[in-house]
Amino acid sequence: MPSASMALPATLPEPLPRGIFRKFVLMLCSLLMSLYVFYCLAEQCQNLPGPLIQASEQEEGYRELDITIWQSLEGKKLLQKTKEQRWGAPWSRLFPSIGVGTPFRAHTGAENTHRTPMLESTLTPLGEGSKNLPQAIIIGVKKGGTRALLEFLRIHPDIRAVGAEPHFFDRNYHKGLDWYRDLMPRTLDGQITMEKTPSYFVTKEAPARISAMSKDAKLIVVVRDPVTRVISDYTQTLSKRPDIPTFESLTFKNRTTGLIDISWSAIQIGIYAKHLENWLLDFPIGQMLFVSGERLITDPAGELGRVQDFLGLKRIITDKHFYFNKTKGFPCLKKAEGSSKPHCLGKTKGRTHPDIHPKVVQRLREFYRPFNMKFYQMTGQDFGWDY
Ligand SMILES: Nc1ncnc2c1ncn2[C@@H]1O[C@H](COP(=O)(O)OS(=O)(=O)O)[C@@H](OP(=O)(O)O)[C@H]1O
Repeated sequence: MPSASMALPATLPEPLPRGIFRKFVLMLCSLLMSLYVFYCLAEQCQNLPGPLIQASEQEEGYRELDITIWQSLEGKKLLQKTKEQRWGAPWSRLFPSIGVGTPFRAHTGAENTHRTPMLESTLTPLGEGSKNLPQAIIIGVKKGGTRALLEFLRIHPDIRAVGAEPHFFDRNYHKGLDWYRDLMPRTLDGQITMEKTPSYFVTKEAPARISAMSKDAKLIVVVRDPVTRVISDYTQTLSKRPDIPTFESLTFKNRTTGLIDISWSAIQIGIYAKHLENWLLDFPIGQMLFVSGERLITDPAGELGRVQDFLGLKRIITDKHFYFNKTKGFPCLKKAEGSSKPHCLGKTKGRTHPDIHPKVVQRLREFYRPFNMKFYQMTGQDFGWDY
């Protein structure tokens, strides 16, 4: 009769030989790695650098130069290859639930991310939808709150927007409409293509150029108290070039008489009525919407409601999308588009302004008052900057 110890090997599995065990662990690791890669793609490679990093002036993580470089230097070929690698057919096959028209993009606008904004226009799986010239443009004003407006609008499923500022109607017009169209994200029927370039508002040629592209283009201007705006503008320049003259010395032509130096472009930008006159030569006022930069901070949902109405869209963006971030001191998105995480704008938005002597501020208020009055009259809106 066989003993109990002899019966054991027949019933218990033998331990795996070491070699096989190692192979198994290796296979498991590579499987986990592949899963991680796909997970990373799904999370839009938030921490990975974009394929092209060029030192340039940066606005909220978007680099204008990136566009220029992508479009030149075989950029198109490179971009196409990257598109295919990152977002091509395998992606849509593996994740069919990311449906056509589901907004999905790589960049949420956080300044301290380093992804290349151009990829933004490529995230709809290739071949789905088409690239169109924008039907609506945020044309200004610099430091008005244009980035906040665009980032908030992007959570609307019927809006697709290019993240970087194309500067087509000012600096890049010579590149032609095909170049411009190619920058745009793909859209499906019913979706609106948008872009923002705040310098258009003060570009003499911009109204006629935009009108030549489309007489029906809808134009959005985010305006902010011109006094705060000029200080914000100065703060931005100071952050890049700490050796610039003081705010006071740039503001005044003659400090004793209080004569304002209107040759300083930062002062000129705030003369909204003058710039608006130029736009009204090519567009009816009804085709323009003036968003209050101040209310965009105190009541983002209210301003976004007006913008959605103006664009003929369902009011999908409401106050449930925002929360006030006490640390940032600004409203932020509860969920950025294509992400489940809260999202505030980066640190170039909402900078601390230097202290400006109250008398200088007062003098600037006096200077802008008549222009503001004219602007209120032209737009039929009192923005409350004059008190
Ligand atoms: N939600 C939210 N978060 C952060 N910042 C906000 C927000 N809403 C409006 N703002 C204001 O936007 C100002 C920057 O305006 P722009 O985006 O138009 O600037 S730029 O012209 O594109 O450089 C920026 O100006 P500064 O405060 O001077 O930095 C902000 O006051």
